[in-house]
Amino acid sequence: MPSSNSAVSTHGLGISYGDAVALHPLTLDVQKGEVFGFLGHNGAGKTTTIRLLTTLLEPTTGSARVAGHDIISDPLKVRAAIGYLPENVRLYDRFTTRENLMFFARLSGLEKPADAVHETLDFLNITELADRRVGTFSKGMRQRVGLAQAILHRPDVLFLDEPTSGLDPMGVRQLREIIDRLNAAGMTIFMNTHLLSEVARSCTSIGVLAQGRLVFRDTMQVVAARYDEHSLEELYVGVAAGHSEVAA
Ligand SMILES: Nc1ncnc2c1ncn2[C@@H]1O[C@H](COP(=O)(O)OP(=O)(O)OP(=O)(O)O)[C@@H](O)[C@H]1O
Repeated sequence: MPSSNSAVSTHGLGISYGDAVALHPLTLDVQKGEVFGFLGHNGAGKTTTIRLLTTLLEPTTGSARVAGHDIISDPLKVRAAIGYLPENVRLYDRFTTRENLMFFARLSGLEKPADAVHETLDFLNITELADRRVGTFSKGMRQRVGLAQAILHRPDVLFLDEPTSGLDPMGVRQLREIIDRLNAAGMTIFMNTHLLSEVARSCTSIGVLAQGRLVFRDTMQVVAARYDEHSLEELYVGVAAGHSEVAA
């Protein structure tokens, strides 16, 4: 049920490309302060959902509110209140980390861009990357700079699309710690993933999308009480493949 405590609420939100339905009408509520894990196989519609919620795509049906603002009538307010880390971070390779971040800080109209950049680099523990060109960076380093860019303006809701894909185990662990700290600082996190291990460790609630439909939704508390790690995997594989009757 949408409420004033909702960080994300969608009502029949959907999109089609011609006859192909990428997202069937989705009704979903994510409360403020949650770390929500959106699970699904490749092509399930997770990125499409994030792109709708971040106003990068327009829905063909339904509506949604993000951080209290309507994605269709108030897209600029939505953008000001959210951060988005896409799966493949786009940065200016010939610029240093600091130059990239200063560019985005100015673009988003921050009052004290240099302070915001300094504090964010410090928060993410990447001050040593500040004056290096990002074109030489590994996937994990680029991910950190992308995350810095996404949180420069201290958004209320942070969208992460497959944030650990391509990271080594240390990178995965560091990212998980950062997610915990951001959440502890009050940020709601909406995270796409196909990794069960990721949701089990970080998330307070999960949803499973299969072929563009939400087929499961519950809190991690309920999930953990009802399913052990092994059966959770079975549940996920079952619902994601559309073989289970488990309903949202
Ligand atoms: N511009 C487009 N035109 C036509 N079909 C599209 C378009 N964008 C996405 N789709 C289709 O919508 C469906 C959902 O894609 P989406 O990228 O959201 O899935 P996903 O769950 O994020 O998968 P992945 O984990 O592989 O990124 C897919 O079948 C995809 O082919």
